[in-house]
Amino acid sequence: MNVIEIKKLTKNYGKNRGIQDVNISVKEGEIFGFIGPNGAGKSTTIKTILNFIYPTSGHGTILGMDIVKESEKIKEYIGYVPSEVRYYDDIKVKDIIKYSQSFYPKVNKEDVENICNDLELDMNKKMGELSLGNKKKVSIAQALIHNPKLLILDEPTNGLDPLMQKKLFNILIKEKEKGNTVFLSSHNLVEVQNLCDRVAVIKEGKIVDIIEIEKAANKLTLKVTLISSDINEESILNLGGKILTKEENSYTFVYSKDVDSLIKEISNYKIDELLIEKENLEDAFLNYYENYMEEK
Ligand SMILES: Nc1ncnc2c1ncn2[C@@H]1O[C@H](COP(=O)(O)OP(=O)(O)OP(=O)(O)O)[C@@H](O)[C@H]1O
Repeated sequence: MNVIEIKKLTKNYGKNRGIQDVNISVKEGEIFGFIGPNGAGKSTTIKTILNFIYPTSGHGTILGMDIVKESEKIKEYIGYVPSEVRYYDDIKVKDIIKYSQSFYPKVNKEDVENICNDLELDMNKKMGELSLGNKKKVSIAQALIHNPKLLILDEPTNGLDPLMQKKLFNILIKEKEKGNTVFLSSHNLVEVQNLCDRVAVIKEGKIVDIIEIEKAANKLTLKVTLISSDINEESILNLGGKILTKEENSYTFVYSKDVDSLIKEISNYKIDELLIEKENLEDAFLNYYENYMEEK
């Protein structure tokens, strides 16, 4: 059974586009990423599967339970971090944590303390005194309190400093090791590449691709930058390169054969500088977007 299974989920905001025919399956124990440009429909998808807003059509299940009819029951098993966190200013951090804890009588107090310590929460501060990042940390702690089977995080690293981001990644990896499942929306392609098993790309309300990170990483081609007055665009195209940028005598291009063939092919030219890198997934993700736009 998939932890999240949504089929043809559609949400229209009146005449405005929300999401259309979104299909996503997330397996148990997976860290599943959800990326796409601003306004693509990530938060709408998340809010619909959490039943904060009703779908226009389509349906879905979380842990086998219907996202609309059994939404209350589902909440027992999930932790959610919204993209924007809002709290009453006068409440202290410790009172928020106590309040969250009160919904789950079975939680182990020591575990809660560990979560708060891990995230370095300042328990005696009032929420109004906290920065955005520190508020976000409280929200992450709240989501983790009851050891949820599924964590749904909407841009969780937004506002967190690099050390805290790293800490959060470690927490998510530990969740995965425990067999829990993570659904993570993000704009940070590097974070997604490092953490996720699979990633869905959404654009203009529709899923345009689902990428398996390991497979995609194996398929990455070379990214070559060279400076040479002896070479021109045509010679690069003849080598089988696809030019990304060109500036005077400097060319950056992707090359789909191996390093050895590249060296042999360019050995006839006088080269001043040469940098050969493996294309990273961030470039590949961006490529996906561009290809999609070209096809449209
Ligand atoms: N309450 C609303 N009323 C009308 N339109 C809305 C509403 N909420 C979202 N939309 C529209 O739905 C589309 C998807 O928005 P959504 O917030 O889901 O995108 P997102 O992918 O989460 O974007 P971001 O990365 O900027 O957070 C956008 O075109 C947006 O304008």
